[in-house]
Amino acid sequence: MEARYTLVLLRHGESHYTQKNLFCGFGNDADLSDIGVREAALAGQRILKAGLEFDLAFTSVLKRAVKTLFLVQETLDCHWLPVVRTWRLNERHYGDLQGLSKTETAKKYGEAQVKTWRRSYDVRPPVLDKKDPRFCSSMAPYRDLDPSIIPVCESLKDTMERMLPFWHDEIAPKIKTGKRVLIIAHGNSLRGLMKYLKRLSDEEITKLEIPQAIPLVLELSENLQPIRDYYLASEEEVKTAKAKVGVKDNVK
Ligand SMILES: O=C(O)[C@@H](CO)OP(=O)(O)O
Repeated sequence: MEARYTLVLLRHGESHYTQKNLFCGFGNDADLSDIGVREAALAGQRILKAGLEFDLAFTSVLKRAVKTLFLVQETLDCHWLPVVRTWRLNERHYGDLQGLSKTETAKKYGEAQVKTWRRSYDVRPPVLDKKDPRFCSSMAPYRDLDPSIIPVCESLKDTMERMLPFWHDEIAPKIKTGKRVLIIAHGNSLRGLMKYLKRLSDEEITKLEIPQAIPLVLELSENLQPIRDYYLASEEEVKTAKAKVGVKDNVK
């Protein structure tokens, strides 16, 4: 099958939360760490070296993704690039786990339970109480939304259900008109998109890790089916980057 379109996906660079191995998720507007800033600029260099150009970018409303995009634009010298930010591309909502240490949570509940929360398709983490100060309905990006649609915890399946309408209504039509699209988002919102595009099974998706700040190129058919996908980095670099943030068993 012949590739018709090219789509580039990028997970943001390291944030202060990932640096400390804390559950971050939808409701934490963590900033990039100094390493994350450098990773984002390097992601831009990788795109530049590959000779890829864009007409349109999509990102979440979270600082770590927005800043990663800005740093990529800086490297590509394309500050003019139209950008659409949407909460629908935010990280999945980690419920009551948000802000907790992944290591301490594994000690308390066991590695297997934490792996299920982190990588299963349809198991939800514990719910966040709407009275909890971490519930984000009053935070600026969500103030105008109906509070009933703001998540209090999400499985990957839930994340896909709020993200895919945006893909179908806004992103896919733009790709089909020939716009070269860059999407900068999060580990799990991108895992959800990959599950949908590559038709991965509920079991296969538990093993998919997306490394931070390494551009993932998808060559798509006329119907937006991936024909080839590859990272703009060596196998070794991808493995090291996955090991840094992935679930241990997945990156052996
Ligand atoms: O904490 C989170 O929000 C995500 C990474 O952004 O972590 P995990 O790898 O556990 O899904």
